[in-house]
Amino acid sequence: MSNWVRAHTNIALIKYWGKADEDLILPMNNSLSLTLDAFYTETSVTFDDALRSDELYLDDRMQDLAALKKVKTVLDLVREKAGITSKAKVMSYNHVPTAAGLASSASGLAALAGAASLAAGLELSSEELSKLARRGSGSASRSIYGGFAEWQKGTSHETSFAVPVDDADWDIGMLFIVVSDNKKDVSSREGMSRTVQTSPFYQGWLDSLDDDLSAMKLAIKEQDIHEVGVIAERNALKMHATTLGADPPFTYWSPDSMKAMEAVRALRDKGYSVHFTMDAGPNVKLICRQTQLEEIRTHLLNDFSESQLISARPGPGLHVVSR
Ligand SMILES: O=C(O)C[C@@](O)(CF)CCOP(=O)(O)OP(=O)(O)O
Repeated sequence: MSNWVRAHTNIALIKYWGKADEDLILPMNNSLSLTLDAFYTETSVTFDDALRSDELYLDDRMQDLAALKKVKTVLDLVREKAGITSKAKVMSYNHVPTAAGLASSASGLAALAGAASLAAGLELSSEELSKLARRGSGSASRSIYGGFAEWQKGTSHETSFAVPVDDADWDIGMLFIVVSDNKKDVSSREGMSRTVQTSPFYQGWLDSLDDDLSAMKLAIKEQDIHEVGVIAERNALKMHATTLGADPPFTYWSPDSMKAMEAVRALRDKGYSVHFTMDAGPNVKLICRQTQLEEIRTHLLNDFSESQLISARPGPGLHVVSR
């Protein structure tokens, strides 16, 4: 009977975009996210001396070495901590609506951190799990917690981890407009690296983050959905502006991304408190009142299909499940 660990994906409202240290995955700035219920990964790990190499099965399909890179980083750290050398078999299932194409590395690497440490007999604190997940993928550090979490950038492996900010047990929800599920050509890792190295707008982005973060934490404390949305939308637009100045320039926006942004503005003209954020892909994520999710969804059906619209509510932190 192996242990299965579930971790949910999170969407940043104040973005992580750029590393101070690429090997340790230390970010340039603090970021803040909301963990969601709709998308999660379940993972189980078995260390087995009979295995000649680590194996990763994602939705029952064996993955190649490239996909294994981030996984191996986490497994090696766990082996080092536990004083073991055996290889591991990793079974992972991504629970994302099929149309979504939103399989997020955040939930995957967070679930791996939990499952691998459990399988190795380690009893890690949430802080330790956050650091371990971070080494797999930066945003995974935040999925250890439910609700709102802040990844404190720190200055070393030991000081860079997420902390819980608020349980999000109030009237906030998200609605995903899935405009495309094909693989993006610039990964978040490549995108942020190129931007940090070459974009003249990058410093301006960094300079604005402390104010965004403190304003966001105040808006969350006051449960002010409008302010949360305004700050998040502006933060996302600033982040995406940096990519246009990179060399070579790039953008994650597609024509349908712009259509989705226009639809959000039209909803605001109708009086809804709704704003959007975007990450390293063309999909658009709306921030709105949970109690207005269905009304907003109905309006959006004029421009998008049922399967493109996915409602999400605040979700829980990392936890063991029985399968
Ligand atoms: O989530 C956010 O704060 C914003 C982003 O999603 C992009 F918009 C960045 C996610 O970066 P991630 O995939 O974690 O990169 P890694 O550390 O290179 O694996």
